[in-house]
Order: sequence, then C-alpha cells, then structure tokens
Amino acid sequence: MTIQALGYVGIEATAPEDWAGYGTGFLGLMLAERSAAQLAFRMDDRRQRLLVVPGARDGARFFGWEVADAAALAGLAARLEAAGVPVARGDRALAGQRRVADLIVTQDPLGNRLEIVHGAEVTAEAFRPGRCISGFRTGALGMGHAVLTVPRMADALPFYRDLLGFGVSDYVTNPFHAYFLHVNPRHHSLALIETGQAGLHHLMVELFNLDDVGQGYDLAQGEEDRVATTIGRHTNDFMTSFYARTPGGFLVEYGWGGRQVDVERWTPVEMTSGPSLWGHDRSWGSPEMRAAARRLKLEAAARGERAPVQVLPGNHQLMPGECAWWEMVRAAAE
Ligand SMILES: Cc1ccc(O)c(O)c1CC[C@@H]1C(=O)CC[C@]2(C)C(=O)CC[C@@H]12
Ligand SMILES: [Fe+2]
Repeated sequence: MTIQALGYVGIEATAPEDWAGYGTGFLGLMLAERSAAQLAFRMDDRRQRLLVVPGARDGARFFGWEVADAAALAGLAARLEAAGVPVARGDRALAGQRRVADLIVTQDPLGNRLEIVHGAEVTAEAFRPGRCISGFRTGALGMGHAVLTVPRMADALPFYRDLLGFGVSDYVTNPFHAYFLHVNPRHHSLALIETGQAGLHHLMVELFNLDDVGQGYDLAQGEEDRVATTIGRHTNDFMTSFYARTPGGFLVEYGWGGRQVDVERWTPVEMTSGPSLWGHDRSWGSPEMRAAARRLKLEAAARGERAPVQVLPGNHQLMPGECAWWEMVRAAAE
C-alpha cells in the first residue's frame, strides 16, 4: 500500500519550448517526445520522467508517486477515501498518456495534483543523454526529490506523513520550518518548507558523477542569472549540489553523492547546524555579501562574542572548534 518512489513530475509552462534546450543541453535529459500536447524527457529506462505541458502559469502541474502493484493502489485509494480525501480513478486515456498500467488522482491539502501509479513503462531503447553526462541516479530511489513551499506546515505534514506514510528523515525549526520526508533509501523524496505560499521551490536530480555536476555548473555560469546558489554540500543528505533557475521560475537542484537512509531503523532528528556544510550561497562575492560579512563581524565583536573563523551571510558560519558535522560526514564516508 505504501508509496515507494517519486516516479515522475509534470510541469506547466507558459513557454514550453524554452524547456527543450534547457532540459537537454543543460540538465542532460533525453527529449523523448515533442508534441503540441507535451514535452516528455527521459532520465533512464523509463519512457518518461519529466513532462512539460503548455499552460497559463509556470509551476508544478502534477506529481507521480509510485506504489508496487494494483493491490497497493486499491489499498491506498481506500485509505484516502476513508480519511475523507476525494480520489478519482484515472481512465485508460490518462494511463496511456502517463505510460503507466493504472493510476488514481487526488490532491494534497494545498491543491497539488497527485497521481498515484503502478506499472510505469520502460523501454529497451537506449537512454541517450542530451549532453555528455554519466547518467541519473534513479532506480529504486526514484527520479529525485521535490521541495514544496507550504503556507503552514500543519496543513501539509499530516497528509504526507500520517496518511500517505512518508517517513521523517529530519526537520528544521529555526530559522525556517522544514520537513524532509523519505519513501525509500533516498534521504528525502519530498521536503516541505513553510513560507506562507503554496508552490514548487525546486526539483532535485542526482547525477552518477561529480564531474556531471561540475560541468553543469560551468555551463550555468556561462549564462546570465542561471546560477541561483554556488555549489555546496548539505548537512542532512550530504548532497553536493548547486541550484539553477529554470524557465519555469522554480529551481533545479543538480546534485551528486547523496547518502542513503536505513528506512527500517531511521529515527527523525532535528537539524540545528544550518542547511549546508559549505557553499549554497546566493550572493557569493557580491558587494552586498562583503558588506553583510563586514556588518556581521562588527556586530559579533560589539557583543563580545568569540571571533568566527570566517563570517558568512550565507547558509553557514565557520566557527572554531565546531566540527561535529564533519565527523559525521567522515564516518559515513568510511
Ligand atoms: C536544507 C536542505 C537540505 C537538503 C536539500 O536537498 C535542500 O534542498 C535543502 C534546502 C536548501 C536551502 C534552504 O533550506 C533555504 C533556501 C535555500 C538557501 C535556497 O534559496 C536554495 C537552497 C535552499
Ligand atoms: Fe533539495
């Protein structure tokens, strides 16, 4: 009955054609179908993973979550209905469009369209990446992760955690409120960040090789306003990544080297060490950043606090002697 992976994502785009070059030339996706109805991109042996459909707005249109089989699909449909959540049966035409054996359609409490599916089609036709990359880490881990912004955490968290059965990997309460949820060993397939607005913050895709990410970073830096953050490494899933703007306004996190969690034994932890071990800065090297760093240093000195090694107005501050996370990372890497 339980959800096993993020299978596919559908994006609504006011200018779907902008996605063709972006998806292939930058992300390295394979453009498998290009029609008036949709662009379909492949990441692996699946017939489609990222769909772009024309529309009046830019953002997420649907999320495809996978269960094991028809029995699991029926079980989850019954569970949703018992909780008072409306569920519609996907018809043959929709199943064909999504290239799955069967699906049900429902909504999360924020109005995001969720398609719960089984039997996604694969193809024997080789995956040919849109640029030279080693490939995407998918399989049992699913296509990556989605990070949704939510008006209030309490509106969305019970639906995903308690009703759909997503497991909490960790959460943040300060300086923002976020939950990181798993459905398989990928540290998170979904995260919720409370911002006051419902939307899609980013999609993460994971590459097999760090060089794929480095070359993507080079390409992004060659374009004006493409890079949203510098390359960095997250404290919770150890992902080395950077964030790039998409034609759709939201971001893509382009990553490598994420950890896996032991789903059977994992207990949720609160993250208190900030989002990143290093990097992921939004204004590295800008005059604004240097001014902010100067100000923070002066303020710390005025409060009589010990001087940090380096004060960064970005995602992290390097303090002398605070090495707990590095010890964890080193232990996990051994
Ligand atoms: C904290 C975190 C851990 C693992 C992830 O895959 C992940 O996307 C995040 C979120 C990262 C981060 C954030 O929390 C605040 C807003 C940030 C700085 C951005 O604007 C881009 C990265 C975002
Ligand atoms: Fe992310």
